Amino acid sequence: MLVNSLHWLGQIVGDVPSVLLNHLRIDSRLVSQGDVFIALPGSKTDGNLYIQQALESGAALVLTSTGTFADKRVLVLPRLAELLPELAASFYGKPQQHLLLVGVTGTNGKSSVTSFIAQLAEQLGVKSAVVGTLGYGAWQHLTPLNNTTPHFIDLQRIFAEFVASGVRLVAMEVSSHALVQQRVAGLHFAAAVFTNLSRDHLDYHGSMQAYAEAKAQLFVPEQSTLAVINVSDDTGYAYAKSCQVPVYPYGLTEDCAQFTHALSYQDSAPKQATTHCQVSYDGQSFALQLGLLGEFNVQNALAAISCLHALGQPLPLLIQAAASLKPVAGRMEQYTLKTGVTIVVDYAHTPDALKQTLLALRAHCANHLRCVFGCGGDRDKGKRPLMGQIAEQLADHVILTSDNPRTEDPLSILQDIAAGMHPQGNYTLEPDRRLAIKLALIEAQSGDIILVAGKGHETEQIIGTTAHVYDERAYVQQLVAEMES
Ligand SMILES: CC(=O)N[C@H]1[C@@H](OP(=O)(O)OP(=O)(O)OC[C@H]2O[C@@H](n3ccc(=O)[nH]c3=O)[C@H](O)[C@@H]2O)O[C@H](CO)[C@@H](O)[C@@H]1O[C@H](C)C(=O)N[C@@H](C)C(=O)N[C@H](CCC(=O)O)C(=O)O
Ligand SMILES: Nc1ncnc2c1ncn2[C@@H]1O[C@H](COP(=O)(O)OP(=O)(O)OP(=O)(O)O)[C@@H](O)[C@H]1O
Ligand SMILES: N[C@H](CCC[C@H](N)C(=O)O)C(=O)O
Ligand SMILES: [Mg+2]
Repeated sequence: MLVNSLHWLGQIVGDVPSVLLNHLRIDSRLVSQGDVFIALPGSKTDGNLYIQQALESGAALVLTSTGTFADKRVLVLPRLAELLPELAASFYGKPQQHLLLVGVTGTNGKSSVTSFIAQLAEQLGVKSAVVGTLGYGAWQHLTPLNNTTPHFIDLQRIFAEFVASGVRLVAMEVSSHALVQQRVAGLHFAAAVFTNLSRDHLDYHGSMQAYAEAKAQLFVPEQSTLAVINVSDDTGYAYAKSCQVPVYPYGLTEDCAQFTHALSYQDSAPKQATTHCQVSYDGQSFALQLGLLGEFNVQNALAAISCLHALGQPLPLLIQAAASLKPVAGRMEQYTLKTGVTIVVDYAHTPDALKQTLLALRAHCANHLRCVFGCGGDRDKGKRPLMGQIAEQLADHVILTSDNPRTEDPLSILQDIAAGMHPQGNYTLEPDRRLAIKLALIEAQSGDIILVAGKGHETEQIIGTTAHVYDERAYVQQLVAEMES
């Protein structure tokens, strides 16, 4: 555990009490003895309402930007928001100075690309860690997080832990929410990666333009040194054309034609549980073989390869190492039964992700392609009918079921999805997710593939405000074992 004196604060605000401090916390519920509680205003409530609670939990110091307090442990810094990024970095000993930081943004593929970067870097002898949806730490041993991109106060603590354990490279997901909320303020990325932009989170951003502008904030000189951009994506192409930092483009050969030093691919082809393609860079050609399903994973692998190449690693070694890449937990994970039926657990929860996964699986499917999915409650409602339409077009049979309904009526979410499908279409509504998967399995025949989409690695299902234990990967394995016994 880190122990810090107050000298960093003294340099900024003058005399401060001489005590040893433990951690910086922005959530009073996480404060323990010797921590510093930083009271911040928010969208739902205000940290200032919890100052007393933080003190009672043992906070040695409270920082706020407003109010008057008799308690000497509460310091009012009117410029707190402005000072905070530097304060947090100093408190934890400026860990970023010892790390190569890579930020990955985009609607889909962030967790995959960050994991691939860490996996490739490890193979090349660079100790690496990730921060994102599945947690933080070594890519195969992650500690869970509340947010895909934590606040910089928490990130600085995590980075200090990484430095202490000898990590040199950190690949982190940077969500659009985090960019808008300045959760990465004060961080500088040696490389920033853009995967793609498609519909999601319009409940938060309001429009695709605002969503694109949020992501673009990562690709400016104050935030990143260089940009690795998917130019086969329309938004990526536009970013690459106007970017103020050096661009390392990747994508399909035809889309890369007008860019120099692009890492391009063509002839992506599925072969059993692998995907092969030809990759070119500056007149050199390589055969890329991946033990991963889907053309989108070729793009994810190229993003990771291009990023590490831009940071100085040799291309032939990276291409070779890519053959050993492992998928992220809950992404295109296959379970094949003796009956010849395959179930694939995937985290597709956007229209484009659902489309890409169904297209990828169709190429491997000898018989019927079945799809079991739902949409999260209290989130972007506009994507529901779009996902219904895509599933109906690309799968042979669909079972609509609950994802995380949260505080919405589960059945009405399914009806919103069905609104994008033909009323007499080949689909069934079954809100109970366990039952829906079982139904799909009972109906399936040899050569069928069942895509179970949306929950991937998650280990809970949120119904109302209660998180019920539900691990889809474990459930599918259990079902498979039962069917085989
Ligand atoms: C809508 C939203 O994004 N909210 C984020 C935001 O919360 P906020 O500023 O509104 O906080 P608030 O709840 O009003 O509370 C204000 C302050 O009081 C503090 N507080 C609150 C209650 C209490 O008892 N004690 C206390 O100290 C809070 O810690 C906070 O500092 O800032 C918090 C700290 O950074 C985030 O944890 C929180 O994420 C919430 C949990 C969330 O669900 N966010 C989602 C939408 C999100 O950010 N998702 C993206 C991934 C999207 C993707 O996959 O593409 C992510 O990066 O996770
Ligand atoms: N490059 C891609 N293009 C389109 N879809 C993708 C791509 N990569 C992954 N997917 C799909 O998106 C799902 C989520 O992938 P991943 O977890 O890597 O993305 P993410 O951006 O981290 O998602 P989140 O926003 O939830 O953190 C996968 O399960 C797959 O269905
Ligand atoms: N990072 C995604 C997770 C969604 C996963 C899905 N299971 C859901 O609950 O909608 C989001 O914040 O939208
Ligand atoms: Mg993610």
